[in-house]
Parts: sequence; structure tokens; C-alpha cells
Amino acid sequence: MPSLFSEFSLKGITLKNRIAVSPMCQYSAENGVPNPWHAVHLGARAIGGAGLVIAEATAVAPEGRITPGCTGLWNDAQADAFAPIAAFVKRCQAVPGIQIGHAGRKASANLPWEGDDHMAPDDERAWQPIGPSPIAYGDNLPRVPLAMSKDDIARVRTDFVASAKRALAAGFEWLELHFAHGYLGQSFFSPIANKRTDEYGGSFENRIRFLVETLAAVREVWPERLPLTARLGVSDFHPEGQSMEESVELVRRFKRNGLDLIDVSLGFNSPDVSGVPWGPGFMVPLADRIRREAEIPTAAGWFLREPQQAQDVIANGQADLVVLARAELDDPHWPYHAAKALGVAIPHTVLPPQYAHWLQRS
Ligand SMILES: NC(=O)C1=CN(Cc2ccccc2)CCC1
Repeated sequence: MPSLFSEFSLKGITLKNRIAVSPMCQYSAENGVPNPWHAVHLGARAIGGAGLVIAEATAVAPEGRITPGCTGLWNDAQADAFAPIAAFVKRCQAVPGIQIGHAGRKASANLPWEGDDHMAPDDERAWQPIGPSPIAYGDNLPRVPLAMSKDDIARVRTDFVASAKRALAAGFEWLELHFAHGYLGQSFFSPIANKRTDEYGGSFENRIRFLVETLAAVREVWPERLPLTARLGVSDFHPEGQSMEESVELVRRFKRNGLDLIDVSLGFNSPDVSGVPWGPGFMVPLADRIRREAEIPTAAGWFLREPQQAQDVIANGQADLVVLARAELDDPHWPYHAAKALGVAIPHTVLPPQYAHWLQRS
């Protein structure tokens, strides 16, 4: 049995395979409420055989959305709308996960296919982005964020806690804190975005404070038996970005504060991505390093598409899970097709009986 299709147990949860559907923004919600689009988007990939299906970056507060189309868990109506979606994913023997986050200075943007840029400040849909410092991301996201007060920081931390409780109530069994891609959590860690002179900026200890405090607060309400994870940009591949040494140490602190797995990604704190070594599996070596040096289960993503490539990541012990995004948009049955490609004995068992009993017939 290829290791890509081996089980993975973490706390009280067991994944039937190592394939995770990445949290992918659908920009299809109104007032943050998921709808049939989200049910079919996530449900189709649960049917397709992934072991873990993670719902998109879901805002802990209205101003934490990337765009007006993003989902939220800042109220109970949103949680109620997520419940049948989580239940369906579970019915397909996949684990229902959700990523919660705050877009920080990247918030208040147009949908990617409607500009992918900050909405004009006088756009009736727009709102004021907030962040660690009054420093704009730049390029397509030029708005200068309002520097957060200590009260703002405390409020957003409690928003994360409240959203985690709603995720639990909705039936999610895997929680991922969004601390990557230049959004709020990532930006506090980044020397590029965070120029604060109080205890939330400057030194490494100060720049990780928001992330560690938020993780610790969420851990207190997220059941011990369920995995609490985080997606972290471990590098910006940028001279002014945080070092890998700092990222390894931050993950060690996360682990000490109850993190069960780290999903390794990019920082995206600067529009200058000229240093990023784009290419097949280019983040796998960094995930491998985090896994070994912080001694924590790890998920690896970015440009993973071929079955053998994904199989090698797991078989070589470079990560415990592979996270697929575009590969799963391209093919919701990617796990089934990978099982066939990798010679799994009865590949159709990757699919639910409604499909398998026909596909097993020649
Ligand atoms: N919610 C997220 O984490 C998103 C991540 N993205 C990946 C990405 C970021 C930067 C460049 C390419 C792709 C696209 C937009 C939404």
C-alpha cells in the first residue's frame, strides 16, 4: 500500500490517507454565510477520496475577510450554515476541517476575477483594513492599514476564540489557524510588515507574541482530542523577511503551546516575490526542515500535482500530509486517480460505494 494511502492518526482523529484538500477561497459567500456553492465545492472533494477536506480561510470578524465574498464564523448563522457541510464531509469518511483567520492589511479587496486589488476606499462595500503597523502591503493592495491598538489586538484574539467555538459547534474536527500569506497573523511575525515599538513588535519574542497568545487562547477552547493546527509562512524568500531559524523557533513555541501540526507555506508579506524558487514541490525541503528541527507533524503543499511526487514526499518522511489546491480544483477525484496510478489494489474503494460499485465493474 503506497504510504500516500496509509492512515494518519493525530490526537483522537484518524485520516484514511495523507491527502488534504487545501483551504481554497471561493469568494462565493454573502455576509460570510456559506451556501450550496461551498457545499458542492467541499462535498465533491470529500466524495473524491481526500482524507482531510479543509474549508477556506474563514474570517473571525467582518473586517477580517479578504473580500466581501469570503466566509465567516463571527456569528451563529454562519456556523449553522457550515454544519451540514461538515456533516457531509464526515459522511464521506473524510475529516472536516476549517481554516480561520483575519486578512489584516490585505483585507477589503475585490474578488480575484474582479481586480484582485483593494476596493476603492469610497466603494460602499469597502472597509478600513487593520494591521500591526501603518504600512501598506503595496502593489495591488496599496491601502495603509490602521495600526492596531492593544484593545484591537485583544479583540481579534477573542474573535479567534469565538470562531473556534463556532467551528466546533458546526461539527468541524480539524482547525487550522491562518498565520500565513501576509494576512494578520503572518504580518505580526514579519519584520517587513511589523514595525511596532511596543511588546508586539521589534524583537522575535515581540513579533511572535500575537501568534502565540492567539494559539494559546484557542487551545483552551478547542478540545484536546481534536487536532489544532496552523498554516505558517516560514519564508518570504526575501532579504528583509524573517529567517528560517526564527520560523523553526516559532514552530517550537507553537508546539509547546499545544499545536498538533504545522502546515508549511509562504509568507507573502512583500509584493517582491522574485526570490521565490517556484517549481514542482519547491516548499517540500522547507517543510522537511521544519518537521525535523521542530519535531512536529507537518503538512507540505505548493505545486504538488503528480501522484508519484506526492507519494515520494510521504514515503521519504519529508511531511506527514500533502496539501493539494490546484490539483484538486483540476480533479476532485485526484485521490482515486492517484490510487490507480500508484497501483493501489482496489482503487475504487477510495470512492464512496455509490460510485465504487459501478467503477469496480470493468
Ligand atoms: N486565503 C489564502 O491563503 C489565499 C492564498 N492564495 C495563494 C497564493 C497567494 C499568493 C500568491 C499566489 C497564491 C491565493 C489567495 C487566497
